[in-house]
Amino acid sequence: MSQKKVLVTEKIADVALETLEAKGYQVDVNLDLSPQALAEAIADYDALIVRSATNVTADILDAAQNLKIIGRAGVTVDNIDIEAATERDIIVCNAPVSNIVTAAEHTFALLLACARNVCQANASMHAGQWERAPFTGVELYEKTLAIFGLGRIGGLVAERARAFGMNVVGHDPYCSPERAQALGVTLLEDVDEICAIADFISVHLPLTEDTHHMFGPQQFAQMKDGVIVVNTARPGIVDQKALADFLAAGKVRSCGIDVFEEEPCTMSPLHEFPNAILTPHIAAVTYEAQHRAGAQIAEYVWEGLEGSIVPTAINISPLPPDVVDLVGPYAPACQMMGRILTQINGEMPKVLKIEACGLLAQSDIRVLIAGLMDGLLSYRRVGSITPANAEAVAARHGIKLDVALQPDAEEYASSVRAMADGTEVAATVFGISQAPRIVSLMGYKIDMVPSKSSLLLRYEDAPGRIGVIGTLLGNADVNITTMQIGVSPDGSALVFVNVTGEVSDKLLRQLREAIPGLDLWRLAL
Ligand SMILES: NC(=O)c1ccc[n+]([C@@H]2O[C@H](COP(=O)([O-])OP(=O)(O)OC[C@H]3O[C@@H](n4cnc5c(N)ncnc54)[C@H](O)[C@@H]3O)[C@@H](O)[C@H]2O)c1
Ligand SMILES: O=C(O)CC[C@@H](O)C(=O)O
Repeated sequence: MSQKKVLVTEKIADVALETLEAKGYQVDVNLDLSPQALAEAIADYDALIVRSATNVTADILDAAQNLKIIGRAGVTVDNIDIEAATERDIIVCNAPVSNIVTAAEHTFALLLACARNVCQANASMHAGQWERAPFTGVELYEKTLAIFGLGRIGGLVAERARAFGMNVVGHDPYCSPERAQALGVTLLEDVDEICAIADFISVHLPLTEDTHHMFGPQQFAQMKDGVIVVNTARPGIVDQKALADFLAAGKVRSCGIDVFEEEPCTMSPLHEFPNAILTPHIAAVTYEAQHRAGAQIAEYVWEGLEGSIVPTAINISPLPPDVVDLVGPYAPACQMMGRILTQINGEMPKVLKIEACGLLAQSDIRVLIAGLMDGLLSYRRVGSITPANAEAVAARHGIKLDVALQPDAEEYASSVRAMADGTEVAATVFGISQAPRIVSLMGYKIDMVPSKSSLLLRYEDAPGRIGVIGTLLGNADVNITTMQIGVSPDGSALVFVNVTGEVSDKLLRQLREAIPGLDLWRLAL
């Protein structure tokens, strides 16, 4: 089979390039391609990875004869013609939670910079001056912040605003009263009414026909004198010309703007105002967010190219975004569990029991079933397994699915447990990176992030056994990177060891000879 080729047209984290190269793909980074040059180059490629500056139009897609997937290393896909991609069976996927914390924090950087004249005071100091009174600011404490769009980023901004002691009101017709209550936000329907009561306004909306110029002269006229307006969402939602007029009139105290109608943007109606704090679309630009976006998009592009489920596919997925957000990160955990089960059991199970625990129990879990099936079948590649066809694929392989929803996930917000003909494994995802970790295996409680190569040992527990394992692995030049031991009341122990170095058949023989009654598995994950 010929080597698959991935074209990257914008700067993304090295981890993405390294991950894709390690999968055996040819990865070409070609920055600043003109639309014509991109159309000429794209024909050869199986995958395209972009950020926000590459316009992937229908014309480009017409030239993309081999393209199977477009990965957006970030959130918004408004630079990609999704309809044209869908017509051509090209998956479009993104990394929807990779930069949300970063964007929420940048929003606060702007809110605070506006409130406290940070940039103007800094410029004055750099000009050799020492002035204080002109930079008298305002507090956030006990002020009203109006958040437009209470989605992923708007929600994080609300939580942070509450920590500043702000009174938070929000406008989002699609936000449930329960979510608003959990965020401590009072929902208000009337945009003009909110404009009239807000000391600070922060915009976290998508740009749509409804939101285009949602803040124009009429809304600015309603606003309180001295209002601060921040937009880190999309250009065009706030009418820049109207904003400039109301800054000039002194109605708007200050504004923080990260997004511009023409990007790159070196001149705009706002540039002349020192109290317009302008940043060059960097709300998503931190090392952490870039790393996350790169790592996640590389995984998703790989999954797409190998015909696996792409949990964040935007166009070719039957799942709504809130389900993808909640359940999507568990797809890799389920794939890992499936691979573990198939390697322990050595054959396809007759019955696969799946238990979705905690928050997952309230969601559509077809993506979990697809992940498990994908892992189970990973050693006999069977084409695309998607949330839509996973149950049919299971039936085709003679696997009876038994799905249970368990609202209590014990100490985790959510976890997934799978049982393949009696062999049990459970996993959760951890931290903002949402890395999968095994929390139970074959009935033993453990807490393990598996690596590529691992050993699993089960034996009658006795003093000195760990020492024997360590010595034999060390003698064979196999390095232990992590080790977890689970013990059972019946006196047996399960040891999960992540290793680097070659685990030879000879080493496995030596372990079996040294530990009586040892059950031993070599896992490649
Ligand atoms: N500046 C940057 O670098 C950067 C980084 C990340 C995201 N963004 C942008 O930030 C915005 C928010 O991103 P997100 O991930 O939170 O998106 P999201 O989809 O999670 O949230 C958007 C929210 O807006 C609401 N909404 C839609 N139409 C509305 C309307 N007419 N009135 C009121 N509410 C409406 C939706 O119900 C949703 O809750 C997006 O525009 C995204 O493109 C910018
Ligand atoms: O790639 C970027 O930095 C832009 C990110 C941002 O606009 C997004 O929507 O994710």
